[in-house]
Amino acid sequence: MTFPNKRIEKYYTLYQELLSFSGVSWWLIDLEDNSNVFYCNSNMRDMFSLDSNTLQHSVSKTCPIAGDYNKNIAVKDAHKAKRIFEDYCDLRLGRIDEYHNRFPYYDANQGEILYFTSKARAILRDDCGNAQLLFGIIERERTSAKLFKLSKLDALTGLNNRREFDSQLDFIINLARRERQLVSLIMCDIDCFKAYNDFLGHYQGDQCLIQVSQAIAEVCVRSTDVVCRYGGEEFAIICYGQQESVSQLAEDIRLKIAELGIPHPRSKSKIVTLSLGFTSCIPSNFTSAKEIIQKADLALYQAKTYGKNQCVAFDNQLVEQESQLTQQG
Ligand SMILES: Nc1nc2c(ncn2[C@@H]2O[C@H](COP(=O)(O)OP(=O)(O)OP(=O)(O)O)[C@@H](O)[C@H]2O)c(=O)[nH]1
Repeated sequence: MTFPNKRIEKYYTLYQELLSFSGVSWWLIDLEDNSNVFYCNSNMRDMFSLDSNTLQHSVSKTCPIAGDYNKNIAVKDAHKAKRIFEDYCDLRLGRIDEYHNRFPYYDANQGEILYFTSKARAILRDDCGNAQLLFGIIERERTSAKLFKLSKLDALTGLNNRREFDSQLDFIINLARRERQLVSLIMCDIDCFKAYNDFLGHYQGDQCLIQVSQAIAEVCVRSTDVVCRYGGEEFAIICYGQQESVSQLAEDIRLKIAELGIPHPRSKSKIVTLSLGFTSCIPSNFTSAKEIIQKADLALYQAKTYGKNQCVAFDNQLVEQESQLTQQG
């Protein structure tokens, strides 16, 4: 074994002796030597399929938490990734003594998402309190995988819930900004749903929501489409890098719901229909999730006022019309 300096050799050998229990995984980073290299024991190498021929691994490329999480579908969670990164920075700067995280990891060999807890401490610090040597332990969580997945889903429809929508939209906007790709948002709302509920009851209303959700999910087949229940009888679809027109996808969804032919005794068309508003952009540094939602919402509002059961694209003229109406009002 070759170590770049005596300090790493000393601590690596020490932990190798002290923590040789089966199943314990640990890592070391010497920030003064190279903050982009971590050393770990064989348990950790096996667990994350790291190169077993070397003790040195790249933080930015192969670290299961900090490594290129854009490629790791499990950590497609902008909020979580940000929190983990902030903890790491706080630890380095001496603002906290240790961190304790949970993180999901996509295991390509098993083809499933595994869950881990991660704890780390600064073993050595300089006079200003900045960490010099970091040490961490990673443990596999065995029971939380299902719970973690469930916490992202809406209980009634099984679609992604609102919290997951917020997280995915942030993540996809950031990704699209970096990759100069299109991000689109379609907002859909069931027409006259209050009348449906009032006339047929809430149980029937729930069944209708389930049917509509399934139908929307069936139309949005691309692996990058994220279908969510935005709230109540409103659904949102986030699309990344849509090549064909998003207006076609919106129209396909509208048609699919109409084709279901769910009877609606209190609507003009006598069936359940959907109104949709959508917007697309290649995000700039100033594009926010809030702005994209507002645009798609405004287009949806127009679809409602134009007579429902239709798709409307966001257009800047809608903003002008809206502000004129507000002034007149
Ligand atoms: N059954 C059921 N109803 C829900 C649920 N969430 C929201 N709703 C109902 O959805 C209805 C939405 O009504 P409104 O916001 O007035 O909209 P609308 O009647 O669809 O009118 P338009 O949007 O203009 O077509 C309300 O009656 C809510 O009670 C749910 O989980 N289950």
